[in-house]
Amino acid sequence: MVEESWLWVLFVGALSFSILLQWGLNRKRKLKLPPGPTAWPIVGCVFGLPRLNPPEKLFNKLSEKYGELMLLQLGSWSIVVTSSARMAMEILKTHDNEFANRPDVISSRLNFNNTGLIQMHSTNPLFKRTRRMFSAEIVSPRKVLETGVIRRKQTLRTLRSIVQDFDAGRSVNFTHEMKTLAMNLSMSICFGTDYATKVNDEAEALIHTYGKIMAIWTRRSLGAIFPALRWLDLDGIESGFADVELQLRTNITALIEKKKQEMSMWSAEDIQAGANEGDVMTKFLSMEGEDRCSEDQLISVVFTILLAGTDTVFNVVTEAMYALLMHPNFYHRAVEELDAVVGKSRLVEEADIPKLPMIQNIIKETFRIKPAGPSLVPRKNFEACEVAGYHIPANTTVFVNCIPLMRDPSFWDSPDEFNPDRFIDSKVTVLGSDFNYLPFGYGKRTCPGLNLGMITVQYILAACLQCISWKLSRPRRLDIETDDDPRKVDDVMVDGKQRVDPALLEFAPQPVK
Ligand code: HEM
Repeated sequence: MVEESWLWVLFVGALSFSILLQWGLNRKRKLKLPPGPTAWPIVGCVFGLPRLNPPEKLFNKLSEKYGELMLLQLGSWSIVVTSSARMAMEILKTHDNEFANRPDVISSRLNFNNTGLIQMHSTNPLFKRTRRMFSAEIVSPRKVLETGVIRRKQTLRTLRSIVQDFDAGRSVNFTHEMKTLAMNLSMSICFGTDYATKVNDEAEALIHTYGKIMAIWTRRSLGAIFPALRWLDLDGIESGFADVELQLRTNITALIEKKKQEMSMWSAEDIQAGANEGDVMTKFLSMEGEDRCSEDQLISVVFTILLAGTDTVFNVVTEAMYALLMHPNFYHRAVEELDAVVGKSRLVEEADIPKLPMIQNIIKETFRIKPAGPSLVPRKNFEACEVAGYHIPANTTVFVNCIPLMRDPSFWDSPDEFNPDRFIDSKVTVLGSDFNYLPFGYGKRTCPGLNLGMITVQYILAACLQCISWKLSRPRRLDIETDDDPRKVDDVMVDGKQRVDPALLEFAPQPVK
């Protein structure tokens, strides 16, 4: 016991000495670090920061004082925050290669032996192959076209259930419905439509674990600020992640086994009749030779799709619908456009989207005013480098905070207003090359799911508007334009009635064109 406490004192002493030494050296060398709150040895600026949650709220407040590039030293964790288009361009374009890695935050342990694309460093030998596989087999234009049938089936299923509630005089929680739909879409893209929730017990178990992960993810972690204390797990986050990692592995393995069994029973006629819906697992389990995936890779691909493609989709559709209900002028114009282009005798299809500029602009404006991720996924540099004349130490975590640049008054007119018309004849695209608009990020780690994400949110919104007349059943507590907490999702409660022939909501497959 006595020996243990001596070891502990020695360890803390050595750590403090090395941090003080580094602090002294930095001062001596007079490295020009980005401005930021005063950082003291060991604790950094942890105790001097305003108590604001989520992090973007804190970043916005601090950047008013420290500017477009600032350094926050939290314990031994160096964080750089950019909050202008100019600095976003420095990180994502000029220094893209240096900052293409991911910080080792605790959540990155859900990485299944370094096979998870989102958490992977770009220096990982698997990185290029995984991104290529992802782009070719999951989100390529051809694949997106093939999986249109899945989106149609699941969207109609959701709309039918909503209409039943309205017919029975019940209000509907739109947020909840869209969350379930987005999860069912992710599950169906991975395994096929029979793997949606309420239909499949294994899928239900996975969704339950996913909910637990999200709950831990949003908690503050002491171990991130003081990595030397991680082993103590004072806030229980380490053990929480270890538990969910195990559960995830068990849940996803059970689904993969079920899929294998299902595939082993397919006859040539079944396949001809469409048993293979173009889902990811059928494809990945059929790969041979060098392309064959390890068990970890299969688990990771399912988790990546769930993690990257669920909350992003449901948040955008929910916020778009809410914005329309608060702005009836745009709502009516979108419905008029749908009636003129599609009519009421058939259902809107994904192929109609290019002829529906209102729907496109509503989605673009929702990305701007309420982005799915207020900051891009954080990045990290392994080597020290210089950005805009400032020294950025090695192993710094970089947050590209998108809200200030997507509401920059020098670039956007009336930036706090929801106005889809700003995109009429605008040259700004979702590809991010303007750096004042980064809904899918930019550079080496840009979102590979852009095509899939875009068509999914546009199609769901168009189908919702065409099939049902909506109205808010009670006001929301948050306001999309003035609320500055970009992560808070307040449920949207709605009433409504069907506006197309009920028979149209029955699923009828469309041929892939
Ligand atoms: C509207 C829906 C979506 C939005 C707004 C969105 C947005 C984003 C953003 C902002 C990033 C970070 C980019 C960066 O750091 O530069 C990202 C990364 C990513 N997204 Fe999406 N996304 C969406 C849908 C999807 C879908 C459907 C998938 C796949 C099924 C997907 C897969 C990914 C992956 C794998 C990454 C990490 C890439 C990497 O680290 O290399 N996303 N997404």
